[in-house]
Amino acid sequence: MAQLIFPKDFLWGAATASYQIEGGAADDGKGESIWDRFSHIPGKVTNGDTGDVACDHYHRYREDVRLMKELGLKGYRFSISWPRVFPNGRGAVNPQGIDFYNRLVDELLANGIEPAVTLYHWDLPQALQENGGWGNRAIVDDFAAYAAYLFDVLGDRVKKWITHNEPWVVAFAGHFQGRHAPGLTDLPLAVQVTHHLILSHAKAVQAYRASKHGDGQIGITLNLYPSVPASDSESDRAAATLVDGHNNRWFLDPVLKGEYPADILRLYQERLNSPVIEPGDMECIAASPMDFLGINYYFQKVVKHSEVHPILQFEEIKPEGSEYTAMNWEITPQGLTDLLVRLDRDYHHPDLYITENGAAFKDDRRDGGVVDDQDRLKFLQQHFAAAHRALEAGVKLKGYYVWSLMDNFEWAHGYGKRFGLIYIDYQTLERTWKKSALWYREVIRDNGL
Ligand SMILES: CO[C@H](O)c1c[n+]2c([nH]1)[C@H](O)[C@@H](O)[C@H](O)[C@H]2CO
Repeated sequence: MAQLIFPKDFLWGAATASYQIEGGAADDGKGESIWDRFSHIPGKVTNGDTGDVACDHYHRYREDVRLMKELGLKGYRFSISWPRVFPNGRGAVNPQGIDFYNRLVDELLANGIEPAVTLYHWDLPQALQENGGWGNRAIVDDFAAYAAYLFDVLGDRVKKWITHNEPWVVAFAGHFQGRHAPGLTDLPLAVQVTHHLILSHAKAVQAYRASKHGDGQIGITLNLYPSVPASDSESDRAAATLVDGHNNRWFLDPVLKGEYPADILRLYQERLNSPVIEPGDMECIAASPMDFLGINYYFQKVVKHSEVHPILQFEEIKPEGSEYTAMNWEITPQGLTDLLVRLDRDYHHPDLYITENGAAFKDDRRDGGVVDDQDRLKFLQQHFAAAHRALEAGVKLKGYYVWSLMDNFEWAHGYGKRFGLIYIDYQTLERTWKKSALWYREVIRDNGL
């Protein structure tokens, strides 16, 4: 019998993303994405792995929806490959591309699973990157047109939309750190990209409200972290405030309050002359309130002052004595409770969804025909309990999408990092249940743990 019972209509789900699971990278008219290009550059991805085949979900989606049904999922969060629908990013639609997503949505609904669609999860059409990609303000209208098309075609059946997945990662991992596509290392550009992403989110929200199927819910997904000072020193506390601003408030404030946080805006504009904000931009952002905030939570950050960068004067540390996942991420379930309560308090009680939470572990043990991933089961148990503590504190948490439904292409780490509830053998593409999936099925059945 479950001890921790969740609200009656709590939405238990799992999440994936197009480039990480679909494969079919050049099938049926799909255009090239920046991740197709980036993953084929030698040295960018561990083992030279690419998303050419991935989990071959493009061809095996019916089998995967069957697995979701057996799991008892209430919802499934997935992303649409922009270049599969618009091979050149704009202009002609690829009929076989949109047909795939129509079939996927219909298969989910036929199995009683609510689709939640992420419009953008990092696989930009390469053709748009040739024009400067997210660094070129023209992308804002391209994204709004792409979104409006999908609202029109899928909006009669899809009632939960996420404009962007983790704009921080798109901007800083892709345009400053260089470890993600398009592999640029230009901090002022990265900050300008954040503005174009946030502005495009607002334009997409407005397009949704104007669409004939705009009666659902739309939000954004942010990767958020509690930012904890490594010591009580003034410099470490200042570093933690900077990380909270750079990682969290820079995105939360515009999409939930309609303005950038003054401290970070001043820092960026004085030191980077970025972003350029055109007249009307902030009014557009402020006039586009969303219905929910999606949160990707994996760990909290412990931060100390550092001169390692002249502007981003912080360094994350790895506390001794903690448990870590295969990504070397500290396991901090209480950080999830703290984050949810803070968001509820500081942003006026928004509807919240955990749109990603999960962990990579080695998954190298079997128990009969099942992968024995007790470490992932424990991780999820701890984080579900942490979410329950936030619910008891009055947070309007509406659902939880575990990352991920299946093992998949973990970006620059390739296939060596496994986050799935379902194990993928990349030689045979066979799907195998893990113990965490069997356990999750009971949590969903009992609506609690
Ligand atoms: C610090 O974790 C980030 O918030 C984060 C973790 N993750 C993500 N964002 C992405 O949204 C997924 O595509 C990744 O596969 C997943 C696992 O790495």
